[in-house]
Amino acid sequence: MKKNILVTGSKGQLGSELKELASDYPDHEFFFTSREDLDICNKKALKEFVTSNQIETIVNCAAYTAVDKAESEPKLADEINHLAVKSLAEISVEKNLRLIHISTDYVFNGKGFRPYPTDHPTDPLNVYGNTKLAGEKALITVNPKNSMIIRTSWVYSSFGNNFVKTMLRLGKERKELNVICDQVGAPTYARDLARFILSRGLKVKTNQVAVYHFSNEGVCSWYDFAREIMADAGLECEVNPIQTTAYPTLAKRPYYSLMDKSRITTELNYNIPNWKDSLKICIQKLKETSVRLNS
Ligand SMILES: NC(=O)C1=CN([C@@H]2O[C@H](COP(=O)(O)OP(=O)(O)OC[C@H]3O[C@@H](n4cnc5c(N)ncnc54)[C@H](OP(=O)(O)O)[C@@H]3O)[C@@H](O)[C@H]2O)C=CC1
Ligand SMILES: Cc1cn([C@H]2C[C@H](O)[C@@H](COP(=O)(O)OP(=O)(O)O[C@H]3O[C@@H](C)C(=O)[C@@H](O)[C@H]3O)O2)c(=O)[nH]c1=O
Repeated sequence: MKKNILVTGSKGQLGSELKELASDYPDHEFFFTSREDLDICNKKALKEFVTSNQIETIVNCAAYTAVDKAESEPKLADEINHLAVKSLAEISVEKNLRLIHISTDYVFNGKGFRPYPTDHPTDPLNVYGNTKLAGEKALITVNPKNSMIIRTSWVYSSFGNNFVKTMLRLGKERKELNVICDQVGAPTYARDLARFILSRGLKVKTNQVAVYHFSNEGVCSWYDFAREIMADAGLECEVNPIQTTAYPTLAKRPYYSLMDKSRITTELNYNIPNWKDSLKICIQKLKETSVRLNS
């Protein structure tokens, strides 16, 4: 019998990638929902949905991800990133479901200097990070069996809005661009994360909520990332390295964001592609999509 999987927030980057790859996993019946048809802040609607569709696993891709805007909308960010996750966890315990929840590198304060293990102390610098951490803590307290939190970082995709698309747009409009070089981390192609969730995440068995870190392999600064994007796209825009202090933003961001992925690479023996290889694949896909749209 097929296993029924609910994917929330499926019009976002990760949700869209899961949707594109889902047909490769015919053992599962997927229910892709968006904010319009299933608001994760509506506990009653969530409960009715999982009951009537006999859901076995929830993959929560819904989130409030506007990092700067969250500074002025802390209540809304908390409702989506924390309180709704608590409800999802409570429903998961009550209905004996598995919950796969996605979190972020922004739960760390960026003062580290070697990749953060999954149990490294958290200390978010901004509202978004605080609300995501509150969501993690609620999930761990309620503790649905067999569940997981996957922290990821610097996510991009051919779907939705992200740094890669911003750089491609600005790279076409401008001759030069200033990009921060003293914040380092690792980009994540949402398609690679989606593939991990479908091929492994859905199968992992634990008695509690297990925390994993997933990003592409390698390390770079936003500046390195921007340069690689311009090079792969064949754009001649000059990228200048600048310090964080020269680029004021509403939300503080961590200087050091690299996470230790060994629970995935070693414990689960899973191979993660290097960020440069995945970036090339995504940019190629974006090129093909724009050729199709313009022809
Ligand atoms: N983007 C990134 O760089 C990173 C993301 N993450 C985490 O990864 C996960 C996936 O992120 P990503 O795909 O990039 O996020 P996106 O912002 O691309 O997608 C999130 C989706 O959630 C939807 N959503 C928001 N509120 C609700 C709600 N109340 N009910 C149902 N759906 C809702 C949004 O809809 P709408 O557009 O209508 O608001 C959007 O479609 C999130 O948990 C995020 O915190 C972690 C690290 C980095
Ligand atoms: C557009 C732009 C950004 N930057 C800097 C600002 C910032 O430090 C960095 C990235 O900017 P963004 O606003 O695109 O990224 P940001 O919203 O901070 O991305 C984060 O999103 C959330 C959801 C996460 O969970 C994180 O892992 C991370 O991906 O690049 C420049 O230096 N120059 C520029 O022209």
